[in-house]
Amino acid sequence: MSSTGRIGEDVSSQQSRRPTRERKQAQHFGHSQQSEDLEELIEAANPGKIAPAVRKGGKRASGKPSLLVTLPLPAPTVPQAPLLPSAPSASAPKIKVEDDSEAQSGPSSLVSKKRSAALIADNDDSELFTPTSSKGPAPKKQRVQPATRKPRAAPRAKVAVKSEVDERPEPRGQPEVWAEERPALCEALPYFNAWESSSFHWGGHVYGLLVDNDNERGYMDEKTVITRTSGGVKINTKTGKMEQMVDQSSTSTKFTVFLNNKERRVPIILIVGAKNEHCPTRVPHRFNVMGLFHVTDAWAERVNGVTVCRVRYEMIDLKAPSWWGVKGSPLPPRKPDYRTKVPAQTCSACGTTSKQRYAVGWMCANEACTSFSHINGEALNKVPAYNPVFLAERTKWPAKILPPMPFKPAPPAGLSNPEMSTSHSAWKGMVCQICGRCNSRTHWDEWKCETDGCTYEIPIHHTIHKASALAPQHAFEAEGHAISFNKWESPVVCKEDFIGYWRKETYELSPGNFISHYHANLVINRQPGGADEMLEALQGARMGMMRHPLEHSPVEGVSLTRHFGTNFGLPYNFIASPDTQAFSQAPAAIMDALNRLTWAGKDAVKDGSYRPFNELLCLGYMEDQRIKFHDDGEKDLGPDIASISLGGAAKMEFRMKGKYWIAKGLTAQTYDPNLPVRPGSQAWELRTAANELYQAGRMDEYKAAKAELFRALKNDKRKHGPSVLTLELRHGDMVVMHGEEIQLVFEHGVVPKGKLRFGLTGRYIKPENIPVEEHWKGDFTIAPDKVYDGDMALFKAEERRRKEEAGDDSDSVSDSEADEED
Ligand SMILES: O=C(O)CCC(=O)C(=O)O
Ligand SMILES: [Fe+2]
Repeated sequence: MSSTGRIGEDVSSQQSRRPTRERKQAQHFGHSQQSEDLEELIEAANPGKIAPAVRKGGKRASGKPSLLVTLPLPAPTVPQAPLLPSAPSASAPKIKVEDDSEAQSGPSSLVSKKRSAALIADNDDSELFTPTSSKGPAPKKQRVQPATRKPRAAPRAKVAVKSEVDERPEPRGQPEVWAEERPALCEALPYFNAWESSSFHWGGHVYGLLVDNDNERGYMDEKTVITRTSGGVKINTKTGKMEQMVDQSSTSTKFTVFLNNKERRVPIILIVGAKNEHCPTRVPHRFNVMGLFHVTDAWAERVNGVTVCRVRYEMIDLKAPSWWGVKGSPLPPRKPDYRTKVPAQTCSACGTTSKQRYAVGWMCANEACTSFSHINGEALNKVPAYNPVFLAERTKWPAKILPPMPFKPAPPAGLSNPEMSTSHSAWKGMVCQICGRCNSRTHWDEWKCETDGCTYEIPIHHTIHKASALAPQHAFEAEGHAISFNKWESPVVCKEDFIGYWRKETYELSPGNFISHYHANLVINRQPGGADEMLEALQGARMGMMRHPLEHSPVEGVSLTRHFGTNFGLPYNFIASPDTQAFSQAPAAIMDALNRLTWAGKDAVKDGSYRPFNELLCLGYMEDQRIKFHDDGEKDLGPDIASISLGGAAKMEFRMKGKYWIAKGLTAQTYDPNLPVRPGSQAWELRTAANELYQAGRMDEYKAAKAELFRALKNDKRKHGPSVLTLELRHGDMVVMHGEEIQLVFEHGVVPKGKLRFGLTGRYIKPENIPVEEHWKGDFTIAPDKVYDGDMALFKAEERRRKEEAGDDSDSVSDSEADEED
């Protein structure tokens, strides 16, 4: 068993493997950062620029309306590119050397600073190790990075260490596994799925531990590491430093998990971060896997009145040199000395035996004892130096106990297996088998190592699944009208309609602001250009879908969306033009979707405000991917948005944003029963009832109702509204959102089920803010006989046939035609 990395490799060759593949930036993903604040909506589009979207023919024999959507804008001047992912920029990433102060003021540290406050309140400890976060309020909807190009991964020099120049000696070798980005580290290493804290523990054991910022009292040499456990660190207002301010507890699971590892012989994989000051050498990457260790000791001590729990780890392989050892220093002895042990002493006060861990003398490690953390009768006021014998102790790991997992995970097996191509393991991350880098899966169509010059690649074989294979629950799909499984809460009201084969449900969330859900059925889906065909075509298309970097990463480094996406049509904002593919370059399935979405948009929005969609976002979700609560209320978007679901089923939820939901600033003393109450906001029904009693002059009842209202408010700690509408989306279903409040006041999220789903969303982007030379991208024409009619012609023909079969020839006009005439 080897726990070390490559030894003696030329460091300069490693450093030259700098990442150049850059993250693509800035596509519109419809997830505005702060759309609540975007009330300053820009002027409505200039209608003169848009041709009459719909030229509805007279009633023809087929009953089909005709639709011609054309943006009469300049002809393409940009050469048409093939339908492939846009080429990565050739420019090398800028190398930025950061010192501590820069790291503090950079955007990610701003995030981490904000979030660490929340963490401290939660008694989380992650701030000590890495500027991570995340127990604060749920992240607002994210939008992807703006167009400014950013290196895909931070090169070595970007790491913030104490001084600009790390003067520590060179290491003997290089880690076998490493990462430059925290998200890639967490996604690629099953033993370190710890986005928010320094250790990954599950089922009562620790699997991986990041030793990064633990600078105050840690220790590290080639075979031994000592860290404190997590929790209790806060900013000391006197020194301005992050310090242990709150007692840690030796009965907390944060400590006892390490004892479990020790007792049950479960190894731990240690990762050293570039911010660790105890590592004897300069580490080559931001995160560097050290290897397999075991817990040899764990104890509590009290220093300066604060209790801290500490853990000592020893490398399992004591004989092989470790990569982080000082280059040229003596190698570890081939025969470790397992005999020399630090002396232990029994406390005369409590009878507990403790080791002499510190050079200055022995102390009792029993927290309940009066001599706890006293050396020669004196309480510890600073951490003394460790006893060298204690540091040099060697503990034999029984050769017969094999570590449960390798520290270098194998590539995900079986991606060519139809069941695997979109499974969780196909996107969760991988370790390059050549250079050892941890990579996220960024591209739908390829999976390559991101290190410059590295050729490692995992072949992708997209298996084409039929809808029935993706969502067995489609058993509920019908030849006739589909059954709805949606749920909604007051004050949302639902109106039902049947349009040909479609079941249409319209939910009004607030006056004039609604969601229409068009439930497809098997007949609709199997038509040419319908959902079945679209689903299969999209699985085979190479559209350059990728996971985009989030503008505000919740952890250090670049976080990616938990879905893949690409867009077509009009580019949004400052998108580099190759990033948006023109409709004229789009696969037929994209145009089929746009055709259907246009029909739904027109059907749902009948007040004349509907504008034909000129942009389409295609999101692909593999197993366990989703889009969190967000809104689509970017200022350059029109208020109508329509989406079509393909493949696996999904749950789409709508809820009121905290800002509108929380009944802020209400006190029993200052309560004003005359203020209007927003229906659906916190305790709105109780407020309305109390206010009505007040208006009716029934003061005793009003007082009682008010008391009940404030009791309810006191007990309600939620930070946003509950789901007021849950749509159960199935293959072929369409959803139209209409009205600015749907985006301004509400937010939505989608959780797909199963292994593969596509969500295609049509939007109207106000063209006046898009450079005129880009307008052709949103231009499309649908031949009149191809314009989607909601499958009405088919439905009517079927209706006639049914009537004829039933011998009902009394009326040649079908029911649906008669309905239309009504
Ligand atoms: O996947 C979907 O159906 C919708 C995705 C969405 O909400 C968005 O793109 O903004
Ligand atoms: Fe959305």
